[in-house]
Amino acid sequence: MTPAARTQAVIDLLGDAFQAAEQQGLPADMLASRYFAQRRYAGKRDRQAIRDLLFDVLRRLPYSAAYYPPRVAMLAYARSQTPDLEAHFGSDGYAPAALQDEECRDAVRLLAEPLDPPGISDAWIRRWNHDAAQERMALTGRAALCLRVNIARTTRDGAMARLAAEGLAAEPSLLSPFGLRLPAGARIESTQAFADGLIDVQDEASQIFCRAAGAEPGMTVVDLCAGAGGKSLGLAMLMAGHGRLIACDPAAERLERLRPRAVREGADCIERRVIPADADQQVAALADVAGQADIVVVDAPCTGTGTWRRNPEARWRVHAGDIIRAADTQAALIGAAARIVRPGGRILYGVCSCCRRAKTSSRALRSRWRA
Ligand SMILES: C[S@@+](CC[C@H](N)C(=O)[O-])C[C@H]1O[C@@H](n2cnc3c(N)ncnc32)[C@H](O)[C@@H]1O
Repeated sequence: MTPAARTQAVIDLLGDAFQAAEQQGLPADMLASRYFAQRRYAGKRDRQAIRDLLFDVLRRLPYSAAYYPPRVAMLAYARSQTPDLEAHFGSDGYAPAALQDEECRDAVRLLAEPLDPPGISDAWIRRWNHDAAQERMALTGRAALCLRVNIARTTRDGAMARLAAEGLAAEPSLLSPFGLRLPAGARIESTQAFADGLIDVQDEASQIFCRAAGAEPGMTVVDLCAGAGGKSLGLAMLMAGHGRLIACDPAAERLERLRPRAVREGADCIERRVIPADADQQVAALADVAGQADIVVVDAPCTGTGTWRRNPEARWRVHAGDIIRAADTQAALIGAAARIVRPGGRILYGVCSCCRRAKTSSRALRSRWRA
């Protein structure tokens, strides 16, 4: 494909991504896979270049881009980030059609619009009032690929050596003692080191979260929002497979995804348990460990605003009301965790959101904890 034809492909996909976000349809990555399945002429390099450009555009465009024609959104991106792209319009047979004056005027208007959805920027500033803009801009870049080394099976140096033998130059991560970093886009799932359960993909922040729990061999740990088990696997590794880790989630299909991952890593101490979404019923479903768990981990459902580097189109799927709904669920989960942990035990709470609900009263939260 010519560079200009790739730009046209990104314009097509932008339109699909905005429509899907409005209708809670497929994520951008799956839309891209579907697009390529219908265009076999797109080679491996074309696909990678189109995906990379699409995701960069989604990271950097103002929120109202979804209300403009995708050609205008692309032009706004070109003007603010990569001016050379503007020359693609009208350049060859597969290129986007030549620009109209009105589109150029609309692109200028779009670039003056705020980056984030209404209500979200305010919540952001409440949370990060010291330097909100800087924190926000950190999410417009591409995330590095972070790996957790399974130290129950190897050392960090051992994993680096195995990856080097497979042609991948990993570096130790800065904060996690069992983390590695690779340039974004490295294909880790096809390595033998991955197949042997020596490494898994996990953000460094999640690794530190697991470490902060203080899980040790022989403990009873409840992961109340285990999902596909990223944190559960990190905790089981720190327990060296000894003890009891109950990975819970109301979404059975997510928990099911933990099963092969646990087998691959040899995490034998993990027990999966589908629980109700209601906090009172959760305590009943965990009656066998209620009041006895050494650690309860609450990796709570949230708006996911902290994941926009990896899921940039999620910006078009979040609404200010979601913060309030998530905060209610989060408070209920902390209440449930307080009834499951043993006296003197530990609750570890985390979210991947940068927003804070307005006027959340710590007194109200404390009274829920006591209940
Ligand atoms: C942030 S994700 C968890 C990610 C997971 N811990 C990991 O490391 O891969 C939040 C999870 O909370 C679950 N969830 C949603 N509502 C819940 C509720 N009321 N009680 C417990 N879990 C809930 C979701 O199904 C989702 O899997």
